Amino acid sequence: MPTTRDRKYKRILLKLSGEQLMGDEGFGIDPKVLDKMALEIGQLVGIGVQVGLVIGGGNLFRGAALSKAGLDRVTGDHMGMLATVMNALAMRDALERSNISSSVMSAIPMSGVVEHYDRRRAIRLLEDGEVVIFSAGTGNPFFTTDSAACLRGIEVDAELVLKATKVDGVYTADPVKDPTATRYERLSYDTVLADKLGVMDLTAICLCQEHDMPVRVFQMDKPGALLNIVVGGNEGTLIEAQGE
Ligand SMILES: Nc1ncnc2c1ncn2[C@@H]1O[C@H](COP(=O)(O)OP(=O)(O)O)[C@@H](O)[C@H]1O
Ligand SMILES: O=c1ccn([C@@H]2O[C@H](COP(=O)(O)OP(=O)(O)O)[C@@H](O)[C@H]2O)c(=O)[nH]1
Repeated sequence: MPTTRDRKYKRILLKLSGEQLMGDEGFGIDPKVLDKMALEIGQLVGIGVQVGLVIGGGNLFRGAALSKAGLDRVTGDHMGMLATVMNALAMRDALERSNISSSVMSAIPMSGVVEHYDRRRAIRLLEDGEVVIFSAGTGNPFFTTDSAACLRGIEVDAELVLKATKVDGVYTADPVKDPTATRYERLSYDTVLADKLGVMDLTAICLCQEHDMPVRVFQMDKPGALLNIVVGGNEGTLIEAQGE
């Protein structure tokens, strides 16, 4: 088992998609999945990694999908952001049940439910070893939680943004649709943008490029992958300035 001495990163920002929380269910939250994730996050905390967390809302609502069904887009995005707060509350509950201290902050003020996002306080909590869950995305419609993850990662001086997905990295094309697609080990922001590689939204990639924030895309379902990354393992794909 790795120890503090094996740790490569001191502070990371982990992005989980909402769909990951629903497990085999078609909608909502599967408590078994939450417990499994809490266990994996606890392993990072155990070796002294400071963990910021952004969770999506796609298991509940997505603004774009609601808009297709006839709802006003901005209203749909507000619903999507509120969905991320629900997921954050469920994750905090799972973390606390595993005796991992955690706090939820929201980009949208929600007095009495969660505290409002405050960068300096978030950094203090991270330094104290608490997992800080940043919810309600960026607080603005027309953005995604990928962008929120990169934004918060940059703001709190994380060394790496980790994007957990269903696939095990970035491919030359969507591997779900194109079985001949091949996986990159390392990749530049420029290539992701030029080839419009859809694993992460391009606004998020632009933000990371501008602030030199590396992103590692990896498969959350792979046992031990998360821990392996924070000790310097080569999981999935690393997106940075000097990629392929
Ligand atoms: N070039 C690509 N490389 C890897 N995955 C890609 C690529 N293009 C599209 N994808 C898709 O992007 C998805 C990203 O996963 P995720 O962010 O978890 O989904 P969501 O869009 O629901 O948040 C993957 O499920 C994958 O099918
Ligand atoms: O800054 C943000 C982040 C999210 N959302 C809304 O919240 C939904 C859920 O987030 P996302 O789709 O990123 O979740 P994921 O796909 O990661 O589960 C989005 O579809 C948007 O409607 C938003 O409006 N602004």
